[in-house]
Amino acid sequence: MVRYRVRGGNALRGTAFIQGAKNAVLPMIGAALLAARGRTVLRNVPIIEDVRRAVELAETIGAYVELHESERTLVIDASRLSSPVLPAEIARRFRGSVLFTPALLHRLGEAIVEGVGGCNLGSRNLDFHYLGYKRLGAVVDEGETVIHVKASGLTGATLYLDTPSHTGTENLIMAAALAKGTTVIENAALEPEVLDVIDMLTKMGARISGGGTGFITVEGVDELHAVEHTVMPDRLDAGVFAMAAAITGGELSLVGTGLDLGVVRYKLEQMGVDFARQGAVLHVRCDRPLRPINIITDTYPGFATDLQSPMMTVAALADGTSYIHERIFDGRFALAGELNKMGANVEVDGNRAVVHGRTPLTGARVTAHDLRSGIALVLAGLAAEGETVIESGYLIDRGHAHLAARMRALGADITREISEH
Ligand SMILES: CC(=O)N[C@H]1[C@@H](OP(=O)(O)OP(=O)(O)OC[C@H]2O[C@@H](n3ccc(=O)[nH]c3=O)[C@H](O)[C@@H]2O)O[C@H](CO)[C@@H](O)[C@@H]1O
Ligand SMILES: C=C(OP(=O)(O)O)C(=O)O
Repeated sequence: MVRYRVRGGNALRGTAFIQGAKNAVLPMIGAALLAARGRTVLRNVPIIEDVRRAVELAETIGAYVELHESERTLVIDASRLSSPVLPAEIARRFRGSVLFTPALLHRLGEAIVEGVGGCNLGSRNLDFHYLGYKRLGAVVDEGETVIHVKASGLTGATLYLDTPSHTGTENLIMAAALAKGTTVIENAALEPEVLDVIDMLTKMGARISGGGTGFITVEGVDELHAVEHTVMPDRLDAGVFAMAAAITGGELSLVGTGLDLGVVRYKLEQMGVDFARQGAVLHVRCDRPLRPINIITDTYPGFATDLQSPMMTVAALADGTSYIHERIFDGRFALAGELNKMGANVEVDGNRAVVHGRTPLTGARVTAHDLRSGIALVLAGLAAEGETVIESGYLIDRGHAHLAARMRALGADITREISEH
């Protein structure tokens, strides 16, 4: 059992080192498994639990993997994949397990998916993935718990996603990369992480065009080769550190090459937070009361649903009433009840929340229901009076590397504890 203990009141100051992106490295591990020869090297790998699970899963199917934690480097040799089974005990612990299917299909002709995990956010269908595989020529047998996908070779086709699914787009690009002929994916995801994965696949020899336009064309090739690639910075981790500066009246320099916070920056600026770009460093500070805000989550370039929870904490600390409309996931408001235990006043009605700020927050024992509600509670703890204990801290570790150490280096009073219960 992992828990975080936070004593609030300290302003965060200094240089925050932003990790590599969770939502880019996981598909990249899946992409590395497409290379039948050689060793892939991934740099700037975030040392998070999801990466550890991905390493375990890759080893289970026969890949040779070295995770060099202090160098934040992964070395993957997928030349001898031996098992098509993604076993439930690992695959159910993270969402990224779904990204191993294309490699298994191409390399072993089948993938047996015993489960897919990830944050518990309401319905999280995979129908676009499986419909896409079918259109490319695979046979998909969807059992009660196990999904069996088989293909003796995929053929390009025109695919359409009802909504621009992030992992759906990545999976279908990977499936199309080694298919015969041309695939067009319409209504494809635009997220920067998807573009980073396309960059890596292109280096590997894939022929992909249209990334970032919503219409992706993939010309299948016969093989992909192992490459070295540096994972882009994690804009969600960066957003959290910017918010930590905002709510504690602090001042941080965010270091992470090419970091672009997009709409999150503009929303925080509307709330009164100052940003200044100094070359590759993004400077953030806040020395005035926060103003309330309206947020509507959307796919990129809209406001990322993954930062909606941390933003709810920021809104609880703003002077006035903020409105949040969650449009991506139907179960992402479990945070409200936990924040209310700390003294917040958040009302939820379906997929809308009204946050009545500013209410002073007081330390309490609270529970992370998913990764982002967990980090939102850490933020609340930083701004609360007294001590906040956040249970189910493993969920935070799924997506943030060395969180307590990185925040302590900036002046926060935060510890990570492990206990039997
Ligand atoms: C590992 C990873 O990259 N996770 C991210 C990815 O999750 P993930 O890729 O799972 O999210 P999707 O973009 O696929 O899902 C978005 C919405 O589409 C729906 N949908 C999706 C696929 C499908 O086949 N059918 C369907 O109905 C989902 O139920 C959800 O309502 O994007 C989410 C939305 O930006 C982020 O919160 C996650 O952090
Ligand atoms: C929803 C998230 O992740 P996953 O898709 O890995 O569950 C998240 O990172 O907030």
